[in-house]
Amino acid sequence: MWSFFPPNLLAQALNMFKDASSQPEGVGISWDRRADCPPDSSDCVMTIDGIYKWLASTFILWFVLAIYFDNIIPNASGLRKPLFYFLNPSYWTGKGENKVKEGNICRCIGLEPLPELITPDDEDVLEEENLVKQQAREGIDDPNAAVQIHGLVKTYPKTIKIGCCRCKQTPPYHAINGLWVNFRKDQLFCLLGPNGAGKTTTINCLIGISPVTGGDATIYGHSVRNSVGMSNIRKLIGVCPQFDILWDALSGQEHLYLFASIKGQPPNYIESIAYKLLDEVRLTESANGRAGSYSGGMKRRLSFAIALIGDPKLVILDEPTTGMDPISRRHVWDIIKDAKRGRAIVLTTHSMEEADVLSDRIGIMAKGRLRCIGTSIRLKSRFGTGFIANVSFSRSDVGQALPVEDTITETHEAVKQFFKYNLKIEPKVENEAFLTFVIPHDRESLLTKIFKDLEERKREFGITDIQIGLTTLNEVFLNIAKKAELESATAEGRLTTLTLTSGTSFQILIGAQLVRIPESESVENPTGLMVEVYWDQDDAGNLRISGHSNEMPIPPGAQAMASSSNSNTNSGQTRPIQAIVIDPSFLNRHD
Ligand SMILES: Nc1ncnc2c1ncn2[C@@H]1O[C@H](COP(=O)(O)OP(=O)(O)OP(=O)(O)O)[C@@H](O)[C@H]1O
Repeated sequence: MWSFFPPNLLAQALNMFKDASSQPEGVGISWDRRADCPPDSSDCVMTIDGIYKWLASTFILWFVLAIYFDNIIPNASGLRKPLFYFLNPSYWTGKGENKVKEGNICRCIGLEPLPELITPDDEDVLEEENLVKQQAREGIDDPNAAVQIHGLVKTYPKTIKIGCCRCKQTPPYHAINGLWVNFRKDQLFCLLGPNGAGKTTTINCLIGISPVTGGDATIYGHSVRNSVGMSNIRKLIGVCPQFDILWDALSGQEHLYLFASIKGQPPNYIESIAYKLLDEVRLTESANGRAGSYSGGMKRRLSFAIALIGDPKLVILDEPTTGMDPISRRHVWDIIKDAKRGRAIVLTTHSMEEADVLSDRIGIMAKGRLRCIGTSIRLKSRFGTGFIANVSFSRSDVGQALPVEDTITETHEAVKQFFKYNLKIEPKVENEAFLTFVIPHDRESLLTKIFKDLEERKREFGITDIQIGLTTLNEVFLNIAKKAELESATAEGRLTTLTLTSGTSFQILIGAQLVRIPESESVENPTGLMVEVYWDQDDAGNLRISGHSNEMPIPPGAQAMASSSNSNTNSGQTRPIQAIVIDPSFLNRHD
C-alpha cells in the first residue's frame, strides 16, 4: 500500500541515496548497481531499481485514475459521464451514443421527479407540439429544422450538499416544463419571456452548459444528451452568451485570434477572419485596445463577433444588444439580418422592437412553458386587444364661424359618436390633435365598411389623417406574461387584500377579474354587488391591484367560479372574509 503513493517512494529513494553516500567509505549507487541491495543492509525490501519501476507504474495508475474521476465527477455545469463509460465503444470510437448524466455520483439530482406535463391551451403551441411529437414518433429528421426540441425538461434541485454523499433537498424548481418546438433553418426564432421564464436555461441546455433533466434536443441531428453529439454540436454553433465571457487583459483582436484557433480555423485565415469580423461589428479602431477598457456595448459587439467565427450553422444570441446605443443596435440588427442566410438563429431579447424587426417566428415563454408561437403579425392579431385606429384632426380648415375650441369639441364629438354608433367603442386616448380607438377583434369584420364611410366624411369631420394598425408586440407580451402569472397565482391559491374606495376590505384570489363583495345583498340587490378588479405587474412580474370598477349589481346570469383555497387561514386566528370569484365569461355575452 505504502508504495502506491509516489512521495513515499521518492522519500525512500532519497533515504537510500543518503545512506549510500553519507559515509566516507560509502560507494554510492551507480546505474549498473541500481538493482543491488546496499552491501551492509539486512532489511533490503526494495532497491532503487524497484523504486523506479514503482514510480513509473504509479504514474500511469494515477494518471488513468485522474482521467476516470475527471469524467465521472460532475463538472461546473453538473455534467458527468456514467461510472462505466469506458466500457462503451462510442467513447473510444467517437461515434454513436455516449450519454452524459447530470448530478452527483450519489444521485441527489438524478432522483428528481419529472414535472407533470400540461397540455398547452394555445392552439398554435399545441399544433407545433403535435408536429414535433409526430416527427419524433416516426423518427423523422425534419430537413427544414435546425433544432428539434423534444419535451425538454430542466429541473433545478434546491439541494444543499454536505460532504460527499450526504445531501439535503428542498423542493425542486422546474425551470423548463416540457418544451416541444422546432427552430427552422434560414430563420430567426425569437424566444421572448419575462425574467425567469426559462429562456437562458433553454439555451444553456442546447449548448451543453446545463444538463437536461428530461426529454431531448437535437441540433442538425446531433443529440445534446450524448457527449459525442455535443462535441459535434460545438463545431456547428456560435454562441453569444448573456454575460460577456472576455478577458480584460486581451485586446478585441486577440480574442478573435484565440477563439478562431480554438474553433480550428486554418492559421493562414485567422487574421483575415478577425479583420472582417472586427469591421462588421465596427471595432476596427479599438481592435488593439484591451477588452477591459471597452464599454458595455463594445463588449457585447465583441461577443457577437466571437459567435460568428467559423461560419456556424446555428447562432445562438442571448440578449445580444443589451447595453448598446440605438445606432450600434441598428447596425447589429443589420448584421443579424445578413447572418440569417444559410443558417438558423435563436435570439432572446427583452426588446419587443428587436423581436418585431428581426424575427421570422416568435415564441413567448413564461414559467418554463411555451405560451404562444407564430409570426409577429399572428401573435398581434391573436393576443393583442385588436386594431388601433388613430384619427388626426386639423385646426385650420373647419368651422370658420366658431371659436377654435368649440370646433375641436364639435368635430371630436362627431367622430366619437361615429365610432360609438358603429363599433360601440370609446376613445382610448384623446387630445386636441387626435383620437385613438382600440377596436376589438370581434368587430374586425366591420372595419372595411366603417373606414370607407369615415374616409368619405373626412372633410365633414375635419379629419386630416386616419391610421390603422395592429396592437404592439409589447402588448402581446404583457398579456401573455400577465396570463401566466395569473395562472400560477390561481393554481397556488394566493390571496391579496382588496380595499374598495368605500373603505370595505376583503380578501380576493390574486388575478380574479370579477369578485362578489361579501355581505352585499340588500332588498334592491338580492344577488349582491360585484366589482371588476384591474391588475398590472410590478417590476418583478408579480400581479398587483391597479384599481377597481364601480360597485355593480350581480346580474342573474353570473355564476360563481370554483372557490379558492384558504391557504392563508391559520387555525386559531380569525378567518379573513374571502370574496367569491365570478366567472367573467358572461361579460362577453353582454358585449
Ligand atoms: N442554477 C440554478 N439553480 C436554481 N435555479 C435556477 C438556476 N438557474 C436559473 N434558475 C431559475 O430558473 C428560472 C429560469 O431562469 P432563466 O435564467 O432561464 O430565465 P430567463 O428567462 O433567461 O430570465 P432573464 O430574462 O432574466 O434572463 C428562474 O426562476 C431562475 O431563478
